[in-house]
Amino acid sequence: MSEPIRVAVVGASGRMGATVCAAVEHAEDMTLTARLDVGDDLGAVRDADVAVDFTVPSATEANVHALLDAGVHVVVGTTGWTEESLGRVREHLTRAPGSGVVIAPNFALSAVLAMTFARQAARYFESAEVVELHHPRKVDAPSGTAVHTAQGIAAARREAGLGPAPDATESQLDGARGAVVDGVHVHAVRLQGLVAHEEILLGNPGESLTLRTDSYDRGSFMPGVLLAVREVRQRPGLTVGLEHLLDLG
Ligand SMILES: NC(=O)c1ccc[n+]([C@@H]2O[C@H](COP(=O)([O-])OP(=O)(O)OC[C@H]3O[C@@H](n4cnc5c(N)ncnc54)[C@H](O)[C@@H]3O)[C@@H](O)[C@H]2O)c1
Ligand SMILES: O=C(O)C1=N[C@H](C(=O)O)CCC1
Repeated sequence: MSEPIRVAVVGASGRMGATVCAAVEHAEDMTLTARLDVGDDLGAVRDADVAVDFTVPSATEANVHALLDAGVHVVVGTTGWTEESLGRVREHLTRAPGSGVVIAPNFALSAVLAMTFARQAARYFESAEVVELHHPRKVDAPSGTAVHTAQGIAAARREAGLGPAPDATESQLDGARGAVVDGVHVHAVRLQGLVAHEEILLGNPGESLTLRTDSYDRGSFMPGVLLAVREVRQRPGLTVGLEHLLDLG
């Protein structure tokens, strides 16, 4: 058997970080070399092949730059990425040839498939809106998954030459129609008892299609995280979205 992949986890004390540490420890082809959290020196990842970041949107970009400087490949589940911050990582990677970074807003298979199906279906519907529903300890809204979903729908609508979805709203309470991501309305629910859920609503006169994904447990994200840890070393440059590792992109 080949040498185990050495993995460091950043954000290791958090809900996702702790779950990733346990998953890595149970994976026969991996060994956990470092559990790091806020205030720890990220230079400690130097013994690792791959670092996994599940931290907070305000810290993740700086972490990725520091991890690349430390010479490791990086898998990121933290949300909050923008075209600008992704661009800065791409630029950094030009100075770190051979290094790979995989950033995915959602590592659950059901969510990745729902986003893929939504992109495929979007061109056939006049209307599309996204509703994301999460646990109340989540710090960002809308979810990274909902932003990625809306961007995929918007790209498909543009390619199909569709204009704005019909909407006669003239007056509204602030926020009643949600946030608008690339022209797609996105609504965020925070509810005790939930983990991570999303509904994608597509409508035509007389019919609608609803796609729904539910993560009831953080274990649902682990096969995708471990897949990214295994693949990132063979994928130099920046990959955004797990769909590309599943041949769905
Ligand atoms: N991609 C996915 O599949 C997926 C799934 C679940 C959550 N998430 C995202 O992952 C992120 C973390 O979610 P969570 O529920 O685990 O949050 P959490 O609050 O439970 O954990 C975050 C951890 O990061 C630590 N941290 C903060 N700043 C840090 C820094 N500068 N360096 C190192 N550690 C730092 C915190 O101390 C905490 O332990 C969020 O952005 C969330 O949206 C993504
Ligand atoms: O629990 C969270 O926080 C989640 N964040 C990601 C998002 O914002 O899309 C993925 C789902 C869980």
